[in-house]
Amino acid sequence: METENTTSEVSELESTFSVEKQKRIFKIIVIGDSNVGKTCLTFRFCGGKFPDKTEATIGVDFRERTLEIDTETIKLQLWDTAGQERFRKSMVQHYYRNVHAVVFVYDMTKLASFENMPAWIDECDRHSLSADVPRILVGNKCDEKDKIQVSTNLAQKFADMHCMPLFETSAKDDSEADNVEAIFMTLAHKLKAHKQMMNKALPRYNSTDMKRAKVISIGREKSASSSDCAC
Ligand SMILES: Nc1nc2c(ncn2[C@@H]2O[C@H](COP(=O)(O)OP(=O)(O)OP(=O)(O)O)[C@@H](O)[C@H]2O)c(=O)[nH]1
Ligand SMILES: [Mg+2]
Repeated sequence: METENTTSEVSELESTFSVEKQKRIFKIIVIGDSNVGKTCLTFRFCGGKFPDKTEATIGVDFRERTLEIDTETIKLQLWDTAGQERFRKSMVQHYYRNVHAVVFVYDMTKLASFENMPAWIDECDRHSLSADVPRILVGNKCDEKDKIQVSTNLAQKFADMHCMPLFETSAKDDSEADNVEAIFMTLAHKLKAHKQMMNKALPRYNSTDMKRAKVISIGREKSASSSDCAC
């Protein structure tokens, strides 16, 4: 028998459910050598500016941005991973779990960071992501025009060999901000167009389950609600 307050809680649960139901969350991991600019790129896209100072990422940093694409609200959850081996070793399987897209980043002014790309791709392959998880290759720091060590031609050949689109950009140069935006927006459109509902935020109940869920959750009222963290 539902009393007055349970009805309002039920409708609250319903509204939360219905809001969450529309917002798909996509996990995008950003991978590459230390110092290539992964933190700055994610900061530029999510925060709209170049961070004054960054430190080496330890483990992983999360940055999110909610987007409106063709009337659907989706959330991109960027996992800014550590490039330094000592700061990432116990985290790697968390990086790749339930990932929806992978962004590989190298520093255009550091040939070694590009030459390490096969190792990063191997790491990704070892986590047997399904073939339909999009991967893109990003050359960062194109603003350092007189220090470029990786030519577009060389990078394009590598990208073609691995069936990835190549983007060359700069997290630092404000005039490149639209390009950084375009990189992640291209990915967002691709993920959104993806047929399967990949949302991890909430399981999909049908209406009868919902009713049962309502009664059960009200009955247990104090039970801690499980977080819908996608990790
Ligand atoms: N010139 C230039 N410098 C950049 C750019 N992006 C990042 N940097 C600089 O490169 C250095 C490293 O940037 P981060 O974003 O911290 O590098 P990271 O890949 O996150 O490094 P880890 O966290 O150690 O993996 C910092 O000094 C940044 O200011 C860029 O587009 N152009
Ligand atoms: Mg970092």
